[in-house]
Amino acid sequence: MTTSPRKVAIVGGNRIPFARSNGKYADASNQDMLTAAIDGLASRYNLQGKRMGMVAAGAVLKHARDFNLTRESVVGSVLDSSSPAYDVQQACGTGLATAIQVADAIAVGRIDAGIAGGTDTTSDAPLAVNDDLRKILIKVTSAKSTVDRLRLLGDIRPQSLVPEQPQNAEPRTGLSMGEHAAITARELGVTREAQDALAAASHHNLAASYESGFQDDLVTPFLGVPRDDNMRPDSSEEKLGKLKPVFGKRDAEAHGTEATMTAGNSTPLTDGASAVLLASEAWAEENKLPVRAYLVDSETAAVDFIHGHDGRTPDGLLMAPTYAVPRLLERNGLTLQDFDYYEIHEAFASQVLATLAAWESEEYCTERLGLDSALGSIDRSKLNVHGSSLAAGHPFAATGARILAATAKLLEEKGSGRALISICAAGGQGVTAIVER
Ligand SMILES: CC(=O)SCCNC(=O)CCNC(=O)[C@H](O)C(C)(C)COP(=O)(O)OP(=O)(O)OC[C@H]1O[C@@H](n2cnc3c(N)ncnc32)[C@H](O)[C@@H]1OP(=O)(O)O
Repeated sequence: MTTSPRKVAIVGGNRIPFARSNGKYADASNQDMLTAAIDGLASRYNLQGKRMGMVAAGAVLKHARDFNLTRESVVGSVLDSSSPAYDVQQACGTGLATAIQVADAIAVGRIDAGIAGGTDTTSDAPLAVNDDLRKILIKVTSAKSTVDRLRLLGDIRPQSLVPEQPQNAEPRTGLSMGEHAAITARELGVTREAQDALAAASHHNLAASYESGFQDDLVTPFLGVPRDDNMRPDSSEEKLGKLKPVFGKRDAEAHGTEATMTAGNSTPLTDGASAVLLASEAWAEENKLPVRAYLVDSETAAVDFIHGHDGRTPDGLLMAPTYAVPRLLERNGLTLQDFDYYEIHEAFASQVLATLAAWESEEYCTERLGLDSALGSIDRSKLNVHGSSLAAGHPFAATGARILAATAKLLEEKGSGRALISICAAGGQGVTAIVER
């Protein structure tokens, strides 16, 4: 182990193009996609047959067969199969959370190089048998005789056959993430127009990024898909403005306002996978791999979005990054304005705008975050400059490594600078990081 932390180099990343759910990757499993992302990374950085100190990845939605998903993906990949691997799950923060774990192991000298990433598919979502049927089937598998088995099977009722499917709802509130985001947007005064403008910008920036070749060494085509198929370069505020609201209708009715969140300014359900290679500087040099940027620090926060306390209303479900970032800034002696790029995961346009509005609000920053004053505004021309999840799509656990790899490349192209990454996650969590070059 080293006595002082080592710098953690981001060598580069790879992902498969993201695809809208129930579309091009309908027959691909999490393991297929994660293996493809790792193999693409290996081919780009000559990792074939090499042993990684650690491979950490995960999926938010897992089948029973995915119980050892990352390890199985490594065994199926071109890496040396003696690379240890394990699964991590921190909802939409998974991809960045895995990178932080790999980075920490590199920083303390426990490993020299590792891969972080994630995968998700809502096309191949795990449908489970319901409790009644499961209990019967468990008894059937351990029944001693055919007669016992048949007797137990006779207990199956039509309602036992209704499957349980993953819910896009917070278990403790019953509200979907979109409905939670709509409440926060109303509370912070986020307008429909601002959301549609952000969504259009995401599509335009991502399309320009593909056209300029920026994505060439970040994305490897998979199953004949060359680019993220949710991307719509022809998106305009006018077209987006015509879409009907899908989230927050009940909340708007209750407050006499208009619902503002549509399919166009929300992320679509998406399939995809991504991976990023992290290493010590010495390992990168030995392997003749240039360093794109460094993962400098990270902070994860969680909020109470259920009860509220000290007479305050509950925090917004997706607002934990507003808490994590000031801690990160304070620890690193920085202000919110000290960044060349801001990569804020676009779960919903409203949630990015609510996050920015919160940091601009004196009341939010002093009363909720306990700061002396507002963090202030950011230069919006530095936000998600190559597009983000609204355009690319959001295969939950794959988003973090997508963002980290693109951010490192942005800084490499700039030559030097600093970027802030902020990812909100279900359960009221937020994973944030600073990347520098
Ligand atoms: C921490 C986190 O990250 S939280 C986020 C987690 N993710 C989620 O919660 C996923 C949220 N998303 C969803 O549930 C779904 O994608 C929904 C409900 C928003 C939309 O689902 P669908 O209705 O299937 O969307 P669909 O793709 O059909 O789009 C609806 C319409 O909007 C249109 N549309 C969508 N995007 C655009 C665009 N950029 N420009 C123009 N029109 C658009 C579509 O063409 C479609 O029009 P049509 O009805 O005339 O065909």
